[in-house]
Amino acid sequence: MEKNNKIYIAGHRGMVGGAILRKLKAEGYTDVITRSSAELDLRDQNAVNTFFETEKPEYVFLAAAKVGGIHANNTYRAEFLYDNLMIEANIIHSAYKTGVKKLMFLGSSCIYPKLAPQPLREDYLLTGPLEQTNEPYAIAKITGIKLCEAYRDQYGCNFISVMPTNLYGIGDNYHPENSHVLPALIRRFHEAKMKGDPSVTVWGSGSPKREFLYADDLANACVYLMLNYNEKELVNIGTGEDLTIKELAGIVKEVTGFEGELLFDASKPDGTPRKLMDVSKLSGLGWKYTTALKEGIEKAYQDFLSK
Ligand SMILES: NC(=O)C1=CN([C@@H]2O[C@H](COP(=O)(O)OP(=O)(O)OC[C@H]3O[C@@H](n4cnc5c(N)ncnc54)[C@H](OP(=O)(O)O)[C@@H]3O)[C@@H](O)[C@H]2O)C=CC1
Ligand SMILES: C[C@H]1O[C@H](OP(=O)(O)OP(=O)(O)OC[C@H]2O[C@@H](n3cnc4c(=O)[nH]c(N)nc43)[C@H](O)[C@@H]2O)[C@@H](O)[C@@H](O)C1=O
Repeated sequence: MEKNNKIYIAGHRGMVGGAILRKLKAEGYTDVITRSSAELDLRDQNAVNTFFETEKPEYVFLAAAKVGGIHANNTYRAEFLYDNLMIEANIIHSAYKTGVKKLMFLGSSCIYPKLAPQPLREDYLLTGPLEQTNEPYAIAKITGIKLCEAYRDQYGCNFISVMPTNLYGIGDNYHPENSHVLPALIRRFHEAKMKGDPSVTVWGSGSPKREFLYADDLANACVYLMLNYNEKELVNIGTGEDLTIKELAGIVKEVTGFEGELLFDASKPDGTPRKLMDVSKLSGLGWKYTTALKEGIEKAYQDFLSK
């Protein structure tokens, strides 16, 4: 990928696509093209075909998707399956047809079996049943991986798949119900502090463990792998370190300055008990994250306050 190549970021208005755009601009890439969903609905096969035939991007970051936390995944099951299947099938097929030199597909750590051994190695894919709350999303993401593999096997396309762990950062979705845990807690603790509430309620038991990566670090990894990785096998992107949701809530409490009590709502789902990424492949390729969790949460809180 040269500085003057034509690069398409699908999903540039999102947290991840936005971070990839910042990284490419900072690195001096001069021909990055983008479309909002209002300009180009990636579920529309004809529109996607026409876009690729007209623009002929040489490199593609596929960071557009229907995304959300445990509640959104579990509630909007049809959209999480349909939208994600359509988006990735349309882009990957058009990329093949128009001779894209390289494409990166972004999956998610939820593609691994719910009770897979920890840490999650790339070869645990399709070795057991999925977590029920996000099965539709996971099935769509697994299909994206298989599309990349199949177009590589049959047509020699250099399409690679990366599996990010749970992400957070600038431009996150702070919706009270549909967001992921970190932006949800930032909002809830902040609002409780402002209102002087005596307590904040965290969903589930607090015992599930999660790993969190700052979105700008993920973007650095994506650009690094776009430049340095050309194999069929997927690559995990994470920190290799996790903590309980209760511990996470303690950090958010400290960063936001909320001084009340923590309560847990056991009627809300816990989801997968643990999903810690095995990042040895990524480390072997020469990449490591830089933003410590507390530092990243401080930056994310400033982002939330700036809205
Ligand atoms: N956030 C996380 O914790 C994780 C995210 N990922 C993956 O990273 C990628 C990006 O996620 P993230 O940035 O958090 O998500 P966001 O929700 O922040 O952004 C998603 C983007 O996708 C675009 N999009 C959605 N539907 C369509 C559509 N029908 N047509 C065109 N564009 C569409 C949206 O465009 P617009 O704004 O123009 O509507 C939006 O900018 C996804 O593939 C996700 O699965 C993986 C692991 C964890
Ligand atoms: C990235 C990933 O994101 C989702 O999976 P998830 O890891 O379960 O993500 P989550 O961030 O929503 O929850 C993590 C944990 O945190 C607990 N939790 C506490 N309080 C809140 C809360 O207020 N909101 C949310 N959302 N969760 C909360 C919650 O009960 C759970 O135990 C899938 O979309 C999946 O498809 C996917 O890819």
